[in-house]
Amino acid sequence: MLYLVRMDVRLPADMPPAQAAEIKSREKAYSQSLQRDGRWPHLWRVAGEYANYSVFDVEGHDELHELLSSLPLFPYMDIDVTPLARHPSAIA
Ligand SMILES: O=C(O)CC1=CCC(=O)O1
Repeated sequence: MLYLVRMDVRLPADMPPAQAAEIKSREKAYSQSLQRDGRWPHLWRVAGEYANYSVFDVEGHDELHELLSSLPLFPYMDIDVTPLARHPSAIA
């Protein structure tokens, strides 16, 4: 199943920069492993915001929840999930 996911990152203003950098580094490594194995085919920055739109290609709700809740930034993100179904007019 495909899911469109918006993630808004809200790190606490008082988080020490070294801690923020360490979490972001782990987030990058984890997201790139999922991109490489094909489960995170799109990752786009929302221009002008600390947010992204992503597309996940996973078995279903349970796998998506497992992946999202394992993100190092998960405790610091607002996440909005939209399940995608095929559009009848789509040619691809
Ligand atoms: O920077 C973000 O939008 C949060 C994030 C998701 C994957 C990643 O590497 O950073």
